[in-house]
Amino acid sequence: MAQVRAAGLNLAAIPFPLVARLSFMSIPTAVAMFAAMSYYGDFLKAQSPNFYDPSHYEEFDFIVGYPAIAKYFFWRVEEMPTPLEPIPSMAVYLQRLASTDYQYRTTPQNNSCLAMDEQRSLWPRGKGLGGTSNLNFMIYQRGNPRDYDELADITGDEEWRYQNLLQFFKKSEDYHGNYGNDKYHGSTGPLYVGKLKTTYLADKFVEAAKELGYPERDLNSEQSAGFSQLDATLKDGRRWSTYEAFIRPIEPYRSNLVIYRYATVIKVHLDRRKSAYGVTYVRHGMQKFVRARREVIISAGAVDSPKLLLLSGIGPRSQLHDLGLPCRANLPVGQNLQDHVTTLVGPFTMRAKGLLIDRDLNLNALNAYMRNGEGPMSSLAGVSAVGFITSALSKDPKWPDIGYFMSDSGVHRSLADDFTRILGMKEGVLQKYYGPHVGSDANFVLVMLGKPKSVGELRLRSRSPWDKPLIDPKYFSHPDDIKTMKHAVKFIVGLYEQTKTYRELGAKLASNPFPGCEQVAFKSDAYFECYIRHLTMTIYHPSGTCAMGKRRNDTVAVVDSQLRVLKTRGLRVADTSVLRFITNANLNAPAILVGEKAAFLVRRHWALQFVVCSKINYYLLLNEERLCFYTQRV
Ligand SMILES: Cc1cc2nc3c(=O)[nH]c(=O)nc-3n(C[C@H](O)[C@H](O)[C@H](O)COP(=O)(O)OP(=O)(O)OC[C@H]3O[C@@H](n4cnc5c(N)ncnc54)[C@H](O)[C@@H]3O)c2cc1C
Repeated sequence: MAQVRAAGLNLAAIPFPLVARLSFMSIPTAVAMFAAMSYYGDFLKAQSPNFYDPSHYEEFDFIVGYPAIAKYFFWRVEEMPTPLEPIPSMAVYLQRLASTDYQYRTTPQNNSCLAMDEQRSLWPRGKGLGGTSNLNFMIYQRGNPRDYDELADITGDEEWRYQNLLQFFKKSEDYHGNYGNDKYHGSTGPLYVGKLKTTYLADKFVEAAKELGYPERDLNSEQSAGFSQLDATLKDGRRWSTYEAFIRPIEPYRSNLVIYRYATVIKVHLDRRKSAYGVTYVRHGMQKFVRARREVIISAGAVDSPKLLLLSGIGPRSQLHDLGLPCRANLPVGQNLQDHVTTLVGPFTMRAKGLLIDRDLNLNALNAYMRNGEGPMSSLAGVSAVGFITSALSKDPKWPDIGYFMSDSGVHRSLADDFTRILGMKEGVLQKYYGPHVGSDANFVLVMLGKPKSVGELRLRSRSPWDKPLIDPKYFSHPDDIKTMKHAVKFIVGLYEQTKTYRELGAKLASNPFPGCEQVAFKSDAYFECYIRHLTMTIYHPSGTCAMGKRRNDTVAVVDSQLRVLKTRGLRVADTSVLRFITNANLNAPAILVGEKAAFLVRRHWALQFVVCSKINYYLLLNEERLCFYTQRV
């Protein structure tokens, strides 16, 4: 680069369309190429006579669906991360690609998602080791302490109280974020949490909120109403996925860890005592069985974990019978689906330089990223600040129920097309709405309903493991949700149009009405409701589909507080599906917390068993270790 500059070339003048745009066009091709290489590499590795012998099976102590629980494991997952995934600005381009995204869609929504194609919401879920952390936006938020205290209250298990979980948040963390405080943050864990190296207008957002009485604070300590700059799972401008943090460093050295890539589990097997003894999976076209000596731990996420339980005969009896599946355990699997419904408010145009891709993504940007992991390419789609406020409908004034994520990425030329693609919108809607503002510096704010009261459901579409499930989040089915969202949207418009900080920058919400809401008085209550019901989005946080609860007399519970699937043995679930109440924030940190907690529970259980068993074995059973393991299931 230095030579290029010396040769008199102005890198900043070489514009986006010429360099980055070309490569963006070919992102799907590049991703598909990496995916194919990785697939065939793994296919060749799998070749052995045993692989083609249907009667051959392997045996492991634990069969696990996903990371964090790093001990003796067999594994699944589809693809290897591609080299593009670590680059933050690539995040939006990883959705809707067959090799990185499961590409789920909800059923058509009632009176919401009106601007979306068929009134459906797209639900991307990440493939590959690292799962959805391979394509998420890397925002690190733990949620509110009361989100976890609720779990302790409902299960009667004090271990789920935030104060007792804090050690697990800290254990996973290597914190280098905006607000160091040893009481809340760890520095020796594998998960790097850092701050953004390049921000544009994040400080203005925090400053304006202060004018309205909202302090700047570390929202990852004792979350209460306030605003802050972003902490992110990002190291030197590189995505720090759960694979990067928890698996990659140990994979080559753990002789007791076996990872099978490209293996899709299609059934968990229960014996006559309803004890899980293995799984069937499909890998490179071969259907194989693998036996678990101790436990099967499912960690396929809030969509696929319930799907797998249902396919295995664990779920609502009538639903399973309708599909001709025998019911082995009648449990409300898939019934407590919760998601953070969201809308995107903006553009708030202003006279302040934010990130404008057409202008700022040039060879200089590439240079800055390659050298120091900074600049526009390290940006999380411009998201750089976050805030939480409490509405009048919240259970507790110290328990915010609305979240904001501010992006200072302005209206670039392809914005409407990009959003139309990743959100699955009707063609022309965003083109019409954003069209007059193309080329403007602006902010957008994702407004999130942090504690939604609407509850949806997930069901099997058919008995085939290859069919996508029916997902119905039932957005705004509870009347409080739309009221809270309207309040949330009006607050943020006020923040931009009434605070001194933003008035000085001439900030103003786009003055053309959202297509479909032209008939309603602009900025009236009815207008904002219309806006929200049209631009209804997910912020991609499905949860609660295998809800945690009491072992008895609990009509919502699927797992207990030890994450054990009720009415079965030797089977746990460990992912966001166990969160009975959605946490008031993004779900990556809570997912990792569940993983850490599950690892602790598994270790504690088997350490105790091991001591007791080894004594019994030694003195009574002539060292028949297996007998002991088989009889001591969780
Ligand atoms: C576009 C997007 C942006 C997001 N942004 C953020 C953000 O900025 N911050 C944040 O905190 N959260 C964010 N999230 C949410 C967050 O990343 C997820 O909630 C979290 O990663 C979920 O973790 P999980 O372990 O529950 O599931 P997943 O990460 O989805 O893991 C499930 C794993 O199981 C595998 N699997 C599925 N089915 C099977 C099967 N049958 N057999 C074997 N394996 C299977 C999958 O391949 C995957 O590897 C975002 C999500 C999306 C989609």
